Amino acid sequence: MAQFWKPGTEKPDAQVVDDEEGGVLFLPGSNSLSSSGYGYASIEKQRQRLPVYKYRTAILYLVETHATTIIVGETGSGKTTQIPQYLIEAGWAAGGRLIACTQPRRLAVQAVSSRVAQEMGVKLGDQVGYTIRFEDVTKQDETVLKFVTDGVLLREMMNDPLLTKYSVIMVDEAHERSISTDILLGLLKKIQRRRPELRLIIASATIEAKSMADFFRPRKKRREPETEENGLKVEPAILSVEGRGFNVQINFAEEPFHDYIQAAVSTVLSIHERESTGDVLVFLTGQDDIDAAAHLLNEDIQTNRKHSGLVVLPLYSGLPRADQELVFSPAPRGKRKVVISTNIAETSLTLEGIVYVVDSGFSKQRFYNPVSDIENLVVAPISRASARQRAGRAGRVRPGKCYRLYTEEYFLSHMSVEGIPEIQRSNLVSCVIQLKALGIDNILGFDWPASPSPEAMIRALEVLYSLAILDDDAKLTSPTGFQIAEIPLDPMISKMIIASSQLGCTEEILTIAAALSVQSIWISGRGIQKESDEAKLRFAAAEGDHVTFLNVYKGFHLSRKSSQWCHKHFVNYHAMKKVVEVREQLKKIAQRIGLVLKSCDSDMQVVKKAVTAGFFANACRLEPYSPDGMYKTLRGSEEVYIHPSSVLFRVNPKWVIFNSLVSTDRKYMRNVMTIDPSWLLEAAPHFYQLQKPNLLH
Ligand SMILES: Nc1ncnc2c1ncn2[C@@H]1O[C@H](COP(=O)(O)OP(=O)(O)OP(=O)(O)O)[C@@H](O)[C@H]1O
Repeated sequence: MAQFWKPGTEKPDAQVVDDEEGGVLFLPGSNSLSSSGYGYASIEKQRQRLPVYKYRTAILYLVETHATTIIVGETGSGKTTQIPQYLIEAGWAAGGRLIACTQPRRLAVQAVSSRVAQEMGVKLGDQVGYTIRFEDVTKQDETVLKFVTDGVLLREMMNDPLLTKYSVIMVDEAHERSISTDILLGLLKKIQRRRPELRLIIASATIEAKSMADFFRPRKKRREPETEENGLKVEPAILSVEGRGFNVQINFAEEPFHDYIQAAVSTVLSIHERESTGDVLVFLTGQDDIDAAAHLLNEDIQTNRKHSGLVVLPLYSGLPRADQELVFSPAPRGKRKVVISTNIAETSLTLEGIVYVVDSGFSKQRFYNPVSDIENLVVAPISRASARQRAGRAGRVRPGKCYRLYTEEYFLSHMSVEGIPEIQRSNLVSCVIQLKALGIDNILGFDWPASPSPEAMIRALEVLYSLAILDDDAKLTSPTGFQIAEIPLDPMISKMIIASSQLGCTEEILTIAAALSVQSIWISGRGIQKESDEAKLRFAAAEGDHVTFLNVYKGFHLSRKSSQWCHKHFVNYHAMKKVVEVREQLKKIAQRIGLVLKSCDSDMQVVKKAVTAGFFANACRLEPYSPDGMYKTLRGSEEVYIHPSSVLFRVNPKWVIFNSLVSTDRKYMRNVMTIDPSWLLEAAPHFYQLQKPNLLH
């Protein structure tokens, strides 16, 4: 491996510590973990060895005296698992109050809450619990510490706008700057003005602490006191936790790799041949990459005896829960586990056996163009902050190594320090509906940590009017707007579900909505394209991918959810199990908000009308005489093509709608369905007839 890799020269990034106005604390660095080796210390001893332990008193002092405390500390220093416990020990959960700790991702919420419950010696769901979308593992009068996704806390605000139950809210991994984190930060700042007793902790390993402090600093007039009457400082405090867990040796590629999937596979095999024991965590971009890499590795394992000790496990959000949880179990005796993951494993997670991290340097990111109103999921370089987080998944319980599949020069000169906040590169439809549901009417005047573009806001409002979610006064409509705000999905999917209740095809549309929640129900990959295309033809419906999903779902049920059936038909078994899981959850929500659950049997026209009711804005027309099947979107006249994975690829019907776009050499529509253009006028007369009267001719 030596000829391909060279150790990084980068010094560990300096911690942000200086702030002229805030309460800044420097304490001596702690490297106790590195020196102490790793054995079977009791949990209490392990807790005391973490770098954050030396700061326990300082943290509690700052939280006591400051409305907002910003804590920056290396990955693995103990922020997530320890600080909430210190707060409980100091009495912040006494008298029926609650402490919340938010995470951007569901998997992290489950993993850290179960670790903290274990450390506290309590049953998960009793004193320590978690709530994620579709799942609440807490007890009303018993839980004092709740791990939640940012989105769940926003939903709680619909019933309790001031979050009165909580004494302290810790927003963890704040550097990720998901849309939900940004909305949450803006709302928490608002809540602080009404509830000065609420304490906020903003934590991350890679956050720009100064700009976060600027955001939370109240705008004050000259000479106004910094301390309120009750002695609480409104000026945010910044604390830098010095010290790291175990050392992680960073290695960069000597030369750039052209195929990062192949490079990742070769690196894993070299690690297996040359390095001592320890599991490997590989970061790729999405399900297709992961499946391709897993396929290549498994092929090699079957043919090469030297590699038979490898066990490959994929990890992405579209996997069913039980399969995701496999990554937390130890590798079978004498085997080396290789987890191949999206950035779902990038923050907060501790996978105990991981010693080696392989970082492709890429992730799938949303990019939204408000002019064409098109959102693309694009494979793009990650930021340096992300690269540090990825490396930080090693070195948590013993020293580790990170192999970056890019050069150091590229890292230093081409990768941005931090990513662009999601709010500045996304379609804002879901975000606006959430704010409206929380009673925030002046969305353009909202205090954002990073402002979204006014064009994107206006576009979102336009779509929400056309979906009949907002009325002429820009308020949520009743009942549609309020029902949609209750469904924790993209409003276009929610609208499709609500329309299906009126059209009598809820059973079918719930299946389609669930299938749209996974990246792909098909197995694809290098070398099996022909067979998988042929298998797809057995289910292909002339109406397009949505009706094809229904055919596959029916077949899966008739086979009694058999993995052999999936294997035979090139259907992704994991994805189908996930579809069944999500469908169950959606059914419960549909019942809760009073939708009529009905099947339309074989009347596919109503199914297509329901899909159109949600996705009319993504309508396209085939360009006349286009030899390569070019379509133009009705809204932005954007050039798009049917994705090769669609059953309508090369069929090229005149009118179609799609669910999403992916950009590679061209913009491709994924999940495509034929439509009758007159349905567009039925579904959204304002949108198509009044604004653009000649559009449909
Ligand atoms: N499930 C677990 N099993 C074993 N050790 C764990 C587990 N979870 C956490 N730890 C130990 O606790 C340490 C601190 O973890 P914690 O998640 O609190 O750190 P953090 O500072 O929040 O890191 P990050 O910024 O990466 O989220 C880990 O480095 C590891 O040593």
